Amino acid sequence: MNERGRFITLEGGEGVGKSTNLALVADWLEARGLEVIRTREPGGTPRAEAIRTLLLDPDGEEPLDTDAELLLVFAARAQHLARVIRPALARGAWVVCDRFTDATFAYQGGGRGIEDARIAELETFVQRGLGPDLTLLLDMPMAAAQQRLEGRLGREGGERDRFERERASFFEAVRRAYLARAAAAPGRVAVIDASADLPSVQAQLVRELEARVAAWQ
Ligand SMILES: Nc1ncnc2c1ncn2[C@@H]1O[C@H](COP(=O)(O)OP(=O)(O)O)[C@@H](O)[C@H]1O
Ligand SMILES: Cc1cn([C@H]2C[C@H](O)[C@@H](COP(=O)(O)OP(=O)(O)O)O2)c(=O)[nH]c1=O
Repeated sequence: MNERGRFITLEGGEGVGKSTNLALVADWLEARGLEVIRTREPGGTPRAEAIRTLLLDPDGEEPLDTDAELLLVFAARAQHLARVIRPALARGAWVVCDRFTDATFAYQGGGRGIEDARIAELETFVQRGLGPDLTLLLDMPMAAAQQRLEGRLGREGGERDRFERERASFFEAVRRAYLARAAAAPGRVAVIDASADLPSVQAQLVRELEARVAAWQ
């Protein structure tokens, strides 16, 4: 096996099935004898999870400035990279992460309207050349994903977070930005039709894993 582990991310809008399918991807890799770290962004360490809380808390008296939001996302990422992702990859473990910097281009870029070049500067500063080897982008129309999300909120309870309260136009812009990222990096990003039933989505994911992982070994 190679000296450094591989870095796999799951991406997509709210309610497309990232958390559900992260388990499948990680289990599939573990069944091949690999050490797998399952993690998420924003978060993945106690301090980065504290930043996540700041990011997701609904706006009260003081709305969160968009540049402050962007910097908080990257502050959490710097901590996560330093404490979890870089050490894991260095010892040969594989990292499977629910969202990473494509989400920043989609939400802070597409959703909030921050220019890609400004995000890319922070990406270079924080990541120093490290990025995902494979990104599985779960894509589906926004309205159907919203219905799934409402189903989850109905079953599990809980309030909508600061992002989940955004308008439909915000989520349309997020989806467009994700698809543009995928089109610009087809070798890294595999687009999965997430609107299908769970067995079909999982069959697509396994096909991608089989093709990619075999090519790496
Ligand atoms: N392919 C699917 N078909 C139907 N429902 C799904 C599918 N994938 C996930 N779900 C359900 O949709 C909801 C949102 O999925 P989740 O994995 O929490 O999404 P995300 O992490 O992307 O927000 C959950 O209730 C989950 O059980
Ligand atoms: C990683 C990341 C997440 N986010 C947002 C997207 C999500 O709304 C939120 C929390 O992510 P997550 O819990 O994955 O959302 P969900 O399970 O509801 O799909 O953080 C950004 O805005 N920028 C980022 O770089």
